[in-house]
Amino acid sequence: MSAALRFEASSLARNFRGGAGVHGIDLDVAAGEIHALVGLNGAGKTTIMRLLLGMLRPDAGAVRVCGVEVGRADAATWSRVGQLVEHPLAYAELTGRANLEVAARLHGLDRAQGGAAVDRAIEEFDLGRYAGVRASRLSLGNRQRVGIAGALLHEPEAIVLDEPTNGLDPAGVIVLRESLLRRAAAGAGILVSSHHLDEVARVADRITVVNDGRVIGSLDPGGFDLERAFFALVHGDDETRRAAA
Ligand SMILES: Nc1ncnc2c1ncn2[C@@H]1O[C@H](COP(=O)(O)OP(=O)(O)OP(=O)(O)O)[C@@H](O)[C@H]1O
Repeated sequence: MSAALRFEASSLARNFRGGAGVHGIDLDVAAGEIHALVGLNGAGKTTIMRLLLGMLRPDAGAVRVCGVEVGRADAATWSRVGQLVEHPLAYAELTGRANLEVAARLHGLDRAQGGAAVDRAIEEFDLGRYAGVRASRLSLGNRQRVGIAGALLHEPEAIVLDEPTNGLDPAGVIVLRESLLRRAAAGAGILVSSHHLDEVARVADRITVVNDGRVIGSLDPGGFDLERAFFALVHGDDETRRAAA
């Protein structure tokens, strides 16, 4: 396996009761790229991300994180990973800054490194006005900014963000976009899911389409009318499965 792959999944499967799940997932995220996952609600994006991060055990297949088999990844490997899947990290009773300080410690930074990283994160995500506000009093979007800032403040090389634009205002979307582009340019490998095809097209090097628990194709980020191309893939896949049933 190439050392330049931040995540590598092969033949991944996870079945849930009731028939849902993901199957036959081959996916990688290279150093320096932004790889987007798109799909309808329930397609399997979050499940794939949780499998890549070792938050769910696969029924079949293998995952490597920064070249290390996910089940063997130790604290040093996880300190190279930044992720926000589902709820933003935010202890309701702590201020925005205190939440970021907790995140820094959890990522293995010492007090001095952590303090500097928290200052940078507050500036990068324009959280200065909210740093002293308790998370419980923050708006949804500012809580999301704190969550993203906490996930990224240790400058991880391998990043997974599940619908990070959720709740963000247009300024927040731009801050996030610039942050991701800067990190990819510095060598991070980033997997990001989104429902916003226009935004995805602005940042992604590769766009993978997931439908009904499988990877069904890819979209060209520079292509014309991504929405039409997306629905053509999804509807085509639905038809094929219906015909085979
Ligand atoms: N722990 C679980 N137990 C049972 N079913 C689950 C579990 N987690 C996910 N599923 C099911 O697996 C399928 C894929 O869900 P997943 O959350 O991965 O989709 P998604 O693409 O992230 O959707 P969305 O865009 O709505 O966030 C869905 O049918 C979901 O209901």
